[in-house]
Amino acid sequence: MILDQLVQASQQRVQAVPVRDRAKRIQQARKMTTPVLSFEAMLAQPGLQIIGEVKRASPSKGLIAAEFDYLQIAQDYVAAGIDAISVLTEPRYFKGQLSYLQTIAQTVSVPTLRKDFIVDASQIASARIAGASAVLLIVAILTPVQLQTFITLAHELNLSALVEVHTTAEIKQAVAAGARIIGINNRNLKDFSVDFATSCQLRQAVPAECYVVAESGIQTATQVQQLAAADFDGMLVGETLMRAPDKGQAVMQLRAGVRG
Ligand SMILES: O=P(O)(O)OC[C@@H](O)[C@@H](O)c1c[nH]c2ccccc12
Repeated sequence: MILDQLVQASQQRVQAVPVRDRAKRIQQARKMTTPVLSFEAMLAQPGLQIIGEVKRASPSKGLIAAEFDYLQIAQDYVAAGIDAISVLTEPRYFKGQLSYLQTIAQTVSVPTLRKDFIVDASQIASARIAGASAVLLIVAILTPVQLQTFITLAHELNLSALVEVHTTAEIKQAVAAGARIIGINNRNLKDFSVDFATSCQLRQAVPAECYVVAESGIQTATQVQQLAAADFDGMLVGETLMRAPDKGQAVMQLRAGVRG
């Protein structure tokens, strides 16, 4: 199963770094005083915020962008008025790099999200050191103790945690672990099938005190309208924007849905 492979690859990368060095990285991140652009404050703005994703490839689609000038893409997103940027940092299946996030975070003035398969606290520390505002934590790949520990660490480091769920049961687990931002993924990570209806179906199971983001498979202004009507705070859009030759126009088309 592919999700297991992704998790295993992530664990191997983590374990390649000696425990002592990982612990030092966490200490280094704890001492950081550089300000963080708040991902949560971005979601607190009125309306539906757009999080654009910088993604070169994916396990289900293979290479998405033949030409991949990640910084240019990020700058085009920002010029188009995007509210935040998600950067895939998983190297093997998504052809990402943490350095992409670092360069983007140093250059743009919107919050950035580290999109990876986080299985160790040191990856959260690395995100903070690279200048990210938030990390993705996937409920399906973590134990309850890990989830709670990672959410707490993210908050201690002044990072937001976007806690990804795919079922009502996972929403309950996320909230119990202290999640403040829930990401409902329309993509089933077990078989990679996408069903846009998932986000709207699960929306009502998210408690009112949490922010909520719809993820994956968002393509049309009509879908955006549905998300806005269902009172989502944000939406995460990857492929639709990555494949668009004109990012400005693509973002405008999505926003047309927000305005109705
Ligand atoms: O390209 P899409 O269908 O717009 O999806 C973006 C984002 O939701 C997707 O990349 C994603 C959601 N959860 C993830 C977890 C890991 C890697 C990637 C993802």
